[in-house]
Amino acid sequence: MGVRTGQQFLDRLRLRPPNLYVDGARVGDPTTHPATRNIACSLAGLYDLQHDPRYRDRVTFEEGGERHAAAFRVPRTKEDLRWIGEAHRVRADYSLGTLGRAPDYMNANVMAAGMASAYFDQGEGAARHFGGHMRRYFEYVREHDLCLTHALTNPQVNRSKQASELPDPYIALGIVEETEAGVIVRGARMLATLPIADEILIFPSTVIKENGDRSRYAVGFGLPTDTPGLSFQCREPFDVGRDVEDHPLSSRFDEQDAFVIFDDVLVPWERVFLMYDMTLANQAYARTDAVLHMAYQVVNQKISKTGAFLGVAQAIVDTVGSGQFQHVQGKVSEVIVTLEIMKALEVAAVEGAQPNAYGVMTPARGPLDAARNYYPAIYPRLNEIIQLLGASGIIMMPGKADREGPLGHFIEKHLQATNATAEERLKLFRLAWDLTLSSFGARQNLYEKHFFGDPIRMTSALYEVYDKEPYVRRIRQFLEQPRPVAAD
Ligand SMILES: Cc1cc2nc3c(=O)[nH]c(=O)nc-3n(C[C@H](O)[C@H](O)[C@H](O)COP(=O)(O)OP(=O)(O)OC[C@H]3O[C@@H](n4cnc5c(N)ncnc54)[C@H](O)[C@@H]3O)c2cc1C
Repeated sequence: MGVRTGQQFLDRLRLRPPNLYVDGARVGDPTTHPATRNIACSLAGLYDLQHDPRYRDRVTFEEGGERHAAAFRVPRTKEDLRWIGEAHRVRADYSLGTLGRAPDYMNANVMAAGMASAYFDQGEGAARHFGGHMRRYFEYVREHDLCLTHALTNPQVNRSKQASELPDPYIALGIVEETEAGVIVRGARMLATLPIADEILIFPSTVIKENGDRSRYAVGFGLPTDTPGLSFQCREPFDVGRDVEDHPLSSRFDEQDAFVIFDDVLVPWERVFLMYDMTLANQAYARTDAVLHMAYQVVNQKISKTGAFLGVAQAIVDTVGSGQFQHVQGKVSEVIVTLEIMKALEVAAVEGAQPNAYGVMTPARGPLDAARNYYPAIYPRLNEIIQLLGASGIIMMPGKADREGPLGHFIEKHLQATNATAEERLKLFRLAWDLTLSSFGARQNLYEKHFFGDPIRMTSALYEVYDKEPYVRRIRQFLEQPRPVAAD
């Protein structure tokens, strides 16, 4: 198939709907259900971008006579990486960077893992050919241009206990038994953003600590989201059926989040990538470099998103006529600094790239670790800046129906702006609200803090891996240096 169209994505979703539950009821057809139809259409639009002559060569590539989506490209050179980064940004621009689970993110994961298939052939994976499974999975996902969700963490029942110590050993997802057809798994995982995806990847979680070397919780596999026994319990929708003009982001890009229930699900052998081996499971993201290719997609997406913040911030300033105040300039400059830092980290990640053990040109870890620790910390400030610049304008926003109602002429008169009609002004402020303050905006804030893992443990991980020794040595040498003696 190569590169899918939006219609092909929607057709598959209609024919093979995941077992989704919203507000206590099953979603029969996600392409028409109010909670999911708009995000389904938006994703379809992203697939259609791949066929649009204006974007085709920027977001797809040809290899062996077949066209594929950019994220499936195996980078061999720094130039390849730059091209992939640009494609990530173009695709992120489509949603102002608010789609966290645009297909690119997980497709980068599958590309890196597929190329590192030898990693999965270690231990008992060798006899079971897990490496071949991983490699073929990558080829399958690329061939069909699929989008994936994933779920990494165990339910939040008691973080002071290991999964095996909880009241039921299958609160967390674990292996129940092996059969001729495959492996039976039971339990739940948190938190799958975009549950309308075609497939779910259960890549080994990085937090397994049990006694001994083997754990039923060390497991990696990929499954279609419509697999029997697999269910997705969604959160309350933020797309509440309002007009695009009133809810410019939540009416299009509410990708949903769900916790995933595995009720004795059969994973066919050809979809199993890892079993029982805790060490392999805990190191899978790092050793396959999947985490770096995903982080590279993320840094590019955040560049797109920060650019959107800058655009909204400056448009508000122009609209309100506040650009001459120094503190206003300072706040917009803070957004500029964030944008430039993220751009610089992207460039540094490519400049420092090296081919990994599997021949894949892999962006440098240092700048990407910096980006993924920096952005969650700065993001609340970006939100705050929009709110400080917009002030009451971000809440006093009569909607489309109000503008067309009996007080419409007052709205037109009193809510106009220096450079805009009331309609233009309200559209902008509604975007600012949906980006930072609505349920959708608040969820974006939480998402930025957590989607790549607990920010606290991410900083600890950076502390652990970063080579600080040369810097300490330099300080010791400096302290031991004698005072220079002036020449006679
Ligand atoms: C909007 C949103 C979307 C998400 N989408 C996805 C997704 O698509 N796929 C996916 O896999 N995950 C997703 N996540 C989940 C994300 O991976 C987790 O939120 C993150 O890893 C933190 O885990 P947790 O939420 O279980 O928090 P917990 O681990 O329960 O942490 C709760 C609190 O306890 C502290 N804590 C817990 N354990 C420790 C410890 N060992 N050491 C120090 N402090 C500790 C934490 O610092 C935190 O303050 C999403 C999260 C959000 C909010």
